[in-house]
Amino acid sequence: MPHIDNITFVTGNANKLREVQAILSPAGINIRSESLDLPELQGTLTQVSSEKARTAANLLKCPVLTEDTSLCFTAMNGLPGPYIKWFMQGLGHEGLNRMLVGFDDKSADAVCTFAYCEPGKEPVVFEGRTRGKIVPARGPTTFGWDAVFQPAGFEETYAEMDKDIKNTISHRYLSLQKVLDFLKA
Ligand SMILES: O=P(O)(O)OP(=O)(O)OP(=O)(O)OC[C@H]1O[C@@H](n2cnc3c(O)ncnc32)[C@H](O)[C@@H]1O
Ligand SMILES: [Mg+2]
Repeated sequence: MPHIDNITFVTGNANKLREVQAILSPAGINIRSESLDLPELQGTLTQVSSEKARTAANLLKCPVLTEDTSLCFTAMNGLPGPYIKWFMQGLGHEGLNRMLVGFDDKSADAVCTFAYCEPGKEPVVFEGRTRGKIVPARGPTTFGWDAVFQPAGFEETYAEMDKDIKNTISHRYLSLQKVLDFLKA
């Protein structure tokens, strides 16, 4: 099992990379990274994530971490799920709210699925989930759907809260803790 310093985190999303670095740096971990927007299969959260890691490992020929982020509306049985990127791009913050107009239940899960893969081996998947609800956009609109997701137990959206807070309660933080436990074992 390689040390996390020798694993490459592959993502085309600079905001994700910044958060991963911010979450790991208090632990003294400095992860390598590679900016690549990899092709993504359709399927379950696990399938999308593990196939992205397999592709990255075969391409870079080294141990990799990738992650896939989903936003799962309870009223829609988990959709848009892993397809949130395209819903966000097509509909924007207001459209995401409008999708739920016909439903009383505005709750949603933010899900981060990390996958670790060594070339030629099977990917291992780790899931982190933060419960919350979809609200009209509040706060900076710099990162994806942050402005419309209000985590349970908080009055602020992800976009409004201090990065230090988001990075200790987020789907990404929770998933990354599982990755660290696996790499330590
Ligand atoms: O190269 P990859 O890692 O795939 O980066 P991506 O931007 O394509 O990311 P995904 O395929 O996982 O799609 C997730 C979408 O959700 C957005 N997103 C991811 N994490 C987020 C977070 O913590 N808060 C808000 N939006 C987020 C992101 O901008 C995408 O639009
Ligand atoms: Mg992607």
